Amino acid sequence: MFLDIKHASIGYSEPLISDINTSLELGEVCLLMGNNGIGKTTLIKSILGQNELLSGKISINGTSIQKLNSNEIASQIAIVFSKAEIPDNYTVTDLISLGKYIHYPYYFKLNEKDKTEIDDIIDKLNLTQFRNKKLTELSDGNLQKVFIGRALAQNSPFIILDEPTTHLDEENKLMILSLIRNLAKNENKLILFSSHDWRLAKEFSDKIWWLKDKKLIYGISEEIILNNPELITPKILDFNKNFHPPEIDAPKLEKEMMFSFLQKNFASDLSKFKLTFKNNIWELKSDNFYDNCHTLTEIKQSLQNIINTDNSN
Ligand SMILES: Nc1ncnc2c1ncn2[C@@H]1O[C@H](COP(=O)(O)OP(=O)(O)OP(=O)(O)O)[C@@H](O)[C@H]1O
Repeated sequence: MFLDIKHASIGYSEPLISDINTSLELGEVCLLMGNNGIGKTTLIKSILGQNELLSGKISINGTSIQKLNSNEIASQIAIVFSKAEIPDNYTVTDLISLGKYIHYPYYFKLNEKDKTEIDDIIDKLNLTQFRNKKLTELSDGNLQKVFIGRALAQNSPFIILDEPTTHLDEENKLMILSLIRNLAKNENKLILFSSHDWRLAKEFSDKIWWLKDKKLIYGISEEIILNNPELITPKILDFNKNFHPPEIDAPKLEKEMMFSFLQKNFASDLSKFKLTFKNNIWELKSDNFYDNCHTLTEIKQSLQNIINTDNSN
């Protein structure tokens, strides 16, 4: 196993996540997910050897990270932080070239082989037309690609990306997620990336690491989803304290949408009503009332009428 974690506890004075036992292989994509503040960044820093483990062991390619110096770690792991600062006046080529300097002192001049490699990375990322552009002039999607390019120039087999799709629109999210997957599959990289867009990201990930209740739950993405139905069952959000829902008899999606619509439009007790969805028509019923409606506007009107009538009696 390329990355092997045994009985590791991570955190600061108190453990955030305890007894992590998992591993990942080259060529795999793993999505790291979990609520804000649960410990994703701390776990990433622990893998990078920047945070001391509270207990246990993390090994990269058979060697404990505690035994590797920072250069040795950098030759194994490249990191892409989404909140990275953009250096003033740097061009696309300048930033990607920085990836090479983990192997050299800062005053070193890149050789022809390095330069060709950087050109190849720029082409592979479809950044050729932007190669001499300043970073400040790039779109967020292309800027993210440049940071990935720097990680590629480092030539390490393992790439960690901290929230690479944050701030991107849907199209750019898909572009970055496809790129990540292609790097794993075509270049045999191990990719670990954190994301709050996990519904989309899971489509591109072989494995999931899910931080929850101080534990790391891990497995094949689809198995994690199947074994934890709460992940895909839409939550019925209950935020209107004066709203008491009617009984709603309908398929799941229609039921959820009806609950959502009524909650926004009625600060009242509808519990005596029953709404049934049949043949694309909503049947509205209570002890002294019956109506059929085709649209949400009709339903709102009909319920308002009967509530007003009841109140005036
Ligand atoms: N150097 C530190 N010393 C002590 N506690 C810290 C330190 N850095 C982070 N924490 C705390 O550890 C917890 C986990 O933080 P972490 O940044 O790992 O969470 P996260 O899952 O990455 O969150 P987010 O999704 O918001 O980025 C938080 O409560 C944070 O305040």
